Amino acid sequence: MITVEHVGKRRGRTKVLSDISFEARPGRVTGFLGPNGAGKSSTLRILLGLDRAEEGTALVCGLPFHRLTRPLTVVGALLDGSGAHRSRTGRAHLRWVAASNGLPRGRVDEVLDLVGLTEAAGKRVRTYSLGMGRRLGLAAALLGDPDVLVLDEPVNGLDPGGIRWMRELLRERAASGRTVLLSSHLMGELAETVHDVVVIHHGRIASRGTLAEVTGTHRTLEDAFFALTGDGR
Ligand SMILES: Nc1ncnc2c1ncn2[C@@H]1O[C@H](COP(=O)(O)OP(=O)(O)OP(=O)(O)O)[C@@H](O)[C@H]1O
Repeated sequence: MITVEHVGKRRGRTKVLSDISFEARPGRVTGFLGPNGAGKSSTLRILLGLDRAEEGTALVCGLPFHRLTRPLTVVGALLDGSGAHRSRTGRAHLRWVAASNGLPRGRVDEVLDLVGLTEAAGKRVRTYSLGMGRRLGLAAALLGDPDVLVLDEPVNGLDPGGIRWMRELLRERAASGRTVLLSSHLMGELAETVHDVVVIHHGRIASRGTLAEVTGTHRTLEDAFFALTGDGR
């Protein structure tokens, strides 16, 4: 469960987030949608303890991130890139992440298999394609088999097969009772994947609800998005 309540944040003199409130619930995939600069990454960074909110609270399973004792077992996150040192192999990176959270080494090969990187596990991360980097980042997020997944643009760099694979994986996580929150610019793809949608625009919540509620009377989620944000260039 993710609970964000009345979060506000300034950068310099600019208010980048105002009164951001939404939930992402267990058993559901929630999509976080907004144009460039709307405040998606800023919100996710606060949720993941990488930045501080000046107002409000952002909780994962009832606790702020910094109060989680073994964070990887509660929330797995995929932000920009894989987070791995480029001269390390994929497997060495995951072993290091596992050790930092007291997770068993054997879990590394399980997640490598889960994300389809077994064959590339012994190669240095600098040789990975963009899509392989996303898979490695996802493997790290899955190491602790967490109840919550938070993913910023997870299909970025994936080919059509990879996008379908990611969609199925996220839906399966939700079907097993986990909470999944993902941001994406690809609205057609998002509409295929999510149960619930939160739309953010100029640092404020523009709409939130089930996919059907947010789509409303519009033909598609994309049409609803452009009507909400006026961003139909
Ligand atoms: N480190 C920073 N310093 C100053 N301003 C920032 C910083 N990071 C983000 N901002 C500003 O905060 C606002 C929200 O940015 P944020 O990255 O959260 O948006 P986003 O919705 O994730 O956008 P995108 O889809 O382009 O990644 C923008 O106006 C951006 O310019």
